Amino acid sequence: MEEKIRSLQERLNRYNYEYHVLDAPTIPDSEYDKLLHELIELEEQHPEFRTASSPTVRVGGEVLDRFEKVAHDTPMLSLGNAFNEEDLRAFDKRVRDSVGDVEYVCELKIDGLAVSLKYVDGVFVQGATRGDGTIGEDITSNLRTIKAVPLTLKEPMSFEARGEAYMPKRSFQRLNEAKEARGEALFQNPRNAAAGSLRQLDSKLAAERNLSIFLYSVNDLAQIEATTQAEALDILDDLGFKTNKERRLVASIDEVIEYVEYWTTHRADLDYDIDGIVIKVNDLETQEQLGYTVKSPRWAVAFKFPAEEVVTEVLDIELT
Ligand SMILES: NC(=O)c1c(N)nc(OC2CCCC2)nc1O[C@@H]1CCC[C@@H]1O
Repeated sequence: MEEKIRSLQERLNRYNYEYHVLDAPTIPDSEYDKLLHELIELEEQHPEFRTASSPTVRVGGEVLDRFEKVAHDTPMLSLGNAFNEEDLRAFDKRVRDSVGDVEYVCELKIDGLAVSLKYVDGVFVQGATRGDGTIGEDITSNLRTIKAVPLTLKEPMSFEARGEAYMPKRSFQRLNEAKEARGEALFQNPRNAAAGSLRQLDSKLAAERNLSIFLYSVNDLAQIEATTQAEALDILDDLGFKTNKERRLVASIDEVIEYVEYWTTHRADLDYDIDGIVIKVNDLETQEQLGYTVKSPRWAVAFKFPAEEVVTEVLDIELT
């Protein structure tokens, strides 16, 4: 019986990976749900085989009375901001004056909730919010319900991965429609909805919110022999994490500006909110040479999009 339960656990975890990380499901949802309920039944009968890495944790069930505080091994930093081309060129000049020629990685700045995922010997053991950057809140049981979060890795490695948990726009619309139908207050935007979902003490509620996550860094890069940010992101892919595929490695600030201009006009095509672009010096040793200010790296900057003005209803009246 143990063998049957173990193989079902591995099979369903793989299906989750194919569907929620690769976006390439190999079985229909109905087949997945049937297998999951078969496993839930079997684990009910044999609780000794239920583990924290079993896909049945995705449906939630643990109810906490409060969140414990967690001290991050290394601080979760914030980013300095750039608001226009001039700011970007000033950032580039500071970098080049300090370390000479560099490449940059441009990443979409996901508008969600920054979280850290700790793995020990390839098993997801703890997840926390960024908090004030040094101390966060333990939201492990809620993060386990995010199907894109790998419960186990392909290698028995120990490190902390950082990323942004978010609610896809479609899920946000469906959630607010359901709330409106129940006469409840609506969430203002997907970021608040994601934060609100991850702060639920009952992980069953978090499980219903269809959250996802993009990982963007590992806090112990020596562990994974990456020498650049671009390599670190590819290694996160290889380990089974979901990373954002719109990233681009460029060799000049002109190409950074091109990338920023493209996404300023195409952000509406994405199924998730972004509030800007994160530009990082690619080489990791060069990042260390540039170092940090009190709260953010000197080797990265966040280009912030101008706040979107709300289109008023008057347009519809004129057109009708
Ligand atoms: N929101 C993001 O998509 C994002 C990103 N793609 N990359 C980073 O890199 C970190 C690494 C060192 C400093 C910032 N941070 C991001 O978000 C952070 C979380 C907290 C402040 C920023 O929003």
